[in-house]
Amino acid sequence: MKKIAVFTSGGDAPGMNACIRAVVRTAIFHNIEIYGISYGYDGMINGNIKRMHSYSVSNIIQRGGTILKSARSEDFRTPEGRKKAFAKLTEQGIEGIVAIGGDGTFTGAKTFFEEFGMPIIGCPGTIDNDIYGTDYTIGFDTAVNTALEAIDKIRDTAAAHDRIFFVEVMGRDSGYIAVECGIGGGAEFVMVPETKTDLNKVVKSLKNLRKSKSSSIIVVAEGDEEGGGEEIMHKVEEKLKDADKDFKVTTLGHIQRGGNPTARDRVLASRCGMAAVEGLLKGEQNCMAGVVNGEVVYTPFADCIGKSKALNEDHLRLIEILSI
Ligand SMILES: Nc1ncnc2c1ncn2[C@@H]1O[C@H](COP(=O)(O)OP(=O)(O)OP(=O)(O)O)[C@@H](O)[C@H]1O
Ligand SMILES: O=P(O)(O)OC[C@H]1O[C@](O)(CO)[C@@H](O)[C@@H]1O
Ligand SMILES: [Mg+2]
Repeated sequence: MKKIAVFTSGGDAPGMNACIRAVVRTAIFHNIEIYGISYGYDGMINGNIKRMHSYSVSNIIQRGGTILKSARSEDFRTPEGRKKAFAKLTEQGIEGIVAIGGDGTFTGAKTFFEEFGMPIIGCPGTIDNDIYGTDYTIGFDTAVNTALEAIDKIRDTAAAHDRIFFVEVMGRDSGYIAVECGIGGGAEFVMVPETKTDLNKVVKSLKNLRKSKSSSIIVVAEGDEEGGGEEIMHKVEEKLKDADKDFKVTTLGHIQRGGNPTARDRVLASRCGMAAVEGLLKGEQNCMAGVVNGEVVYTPFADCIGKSKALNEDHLRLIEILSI
């Protein structure tokens, strides 16, 4: 293998740049020509592919976002789009690919590998932490710390006004950010898509809690089946309308996707990036390089997207017990 390419895809995640840097520098270390594809799968289809050098990734380890840009590509979901992408890659003589992204990116990568046999390895780049085959995904730790900082600030004003605050965090299908912030932020409740939310139980507990606490923080993952923060707040408000309580909602939104990556994300990104390139050189393909129990492991894309990484039940119990 003499020429490989790297791209970022799906929602950007802090640490993607550190991962690009690791891929580029590891490839150069092994005398491999490295190319950057801009705008994810769209860039592949449009031939937006450029040679990278060691200096191309100078001074980016600390930066959020992705210097290669990211995109959600509708065209790549079609066989015609993927055919075009393969043609553009072969035109440039690309023999292997590192895909930095989430479950959707790996679903596309798996199909691409099956259709064209192009060796491809993934690095888990998503704030959602919803990928099997790695304990944490690149960007998750930073997103959680960003949300936590906001929750700490909300707590000050919630306490000052005796209010019940609903804080909506990201996670369309995943409650990892919500649970981690719930524990770290001392939330009274956490509502996540993975478990059924019983609003009557929440209302009952809120009534009891109010005897010992004057304010409450409730963390809601945006994809909870009862709705986002706003909708859930209105539902709870309706059920507690005689109780003379003051409700507020804060949606943290895309603030969680930006900012300088934490040390933990930079280290994870660097390890996965290096492992992806060295994996390709050793013949690994159609899989993701992740870190499980401190060790680099390669997990087939089929498992990364097919097996679910269940939330830790103990974490949910922890929130319930510590909120009394
Ligand atoms: N079934 C599929 N077939 C082909 N390509 C796909 C498929 N699913 C996803 N993709 C491609 O992967 C891209 C990224 O997927 P998606 O938007 O789900 O983000 P992701 O990689 O899961 O990251 P995140 O969840 O962090 O945003 C899609 O825009 C699409 O181009
Ligand atoms: O930025 P977009 O395309 O609106 O996507 C938002 C989604 O992306 C993520 O940030 C990452 O998958 C989700 O948590 C969120 O639901
Ligand atoms: Mg995803």
